[in-house]
Amino acid sequence: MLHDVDAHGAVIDRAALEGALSAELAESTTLRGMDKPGLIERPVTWVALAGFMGTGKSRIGWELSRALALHFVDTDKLIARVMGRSVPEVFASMGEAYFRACEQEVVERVTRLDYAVVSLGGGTFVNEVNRRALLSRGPVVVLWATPETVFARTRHSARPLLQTEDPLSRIASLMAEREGAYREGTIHVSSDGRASEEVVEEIVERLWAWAEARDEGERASD
Ligand SMILES: Nc1ncnc2c1ncn2[C@@H]1O[C@H](COP(=O)(O)OP(=O)(O)O)[C@@H](O)[C@H]1O
Ligand SMILES: O=C(O)C1=C[C@@H](OP(=O)(O)O)[C@@H](O)[C@H](O)C1
Ligand SMILES: [Mg+2]
Repeated sequence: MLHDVDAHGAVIDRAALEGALSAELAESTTLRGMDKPGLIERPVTWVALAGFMGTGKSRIGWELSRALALHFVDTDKLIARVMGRSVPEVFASMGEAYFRACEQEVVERVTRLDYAVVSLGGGTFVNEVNRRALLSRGPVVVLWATPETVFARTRHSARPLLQTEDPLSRIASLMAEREGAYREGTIHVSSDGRASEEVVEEIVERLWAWAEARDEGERASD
């Protein structure tokens, strides 16, 4: 069931999305007052973080954006800001299909950003349209953790898909279902049993290696 589809077939009001995005970017202040953000040496100027719930996309994405001096956008937070309600409230009032439609529109928009780290929701990269759009924009780092770690990190949260009697089994089965999609990411990093700083450090190193390999490939094909 989809609500309020506009003349362009979009579920999110375009002006509201632009407003919310500007507000999110203004709050991620690393680049404030910097007129030449391109002069900083970094491996990439755009990167997305994908992976299952509780693997650390939101937290590590934020820390990674500090490490790379890039803006930070969390697609869940952006959707919540546009809708004026939390992600669990969007699921409860509008349904999952509506949330997925919002998510796809937000992905289309954030792939047109520059100087940004984008943290996705756990289901975002499972959608093939999103996956293709994200992979053609830049590297997608997939974070991994065991079902037990995910359970420990999410047990006191309100994630709508885990509101069941046996969340650990639900995590294990949903993770198995989604694994093939996550495997299509560009770089894979485990966040299991590691401090977030260490995970960020590995991501930065792997992004440099990825960028060097890409540049070498480009030189070879010249
Ligand atoms: N490497 C880590 N070690 C310990 N706790 C972590 C780590 N990464 C994230 N967390 C914690 O786990 C919870 C879920 O992380 P979050 O970033 O929201 O994951 P996601 O966005 O992938 O669902 C948060 O409380 C977060 O602080
Ligand atoms: O895995 C999923 O389908 C979801 C993950 C959540 O994000 P996090 O992975 O950041 O928890 C959020 O987008 C929504 O609850 C659905
Ligand atoms: Mg998150």
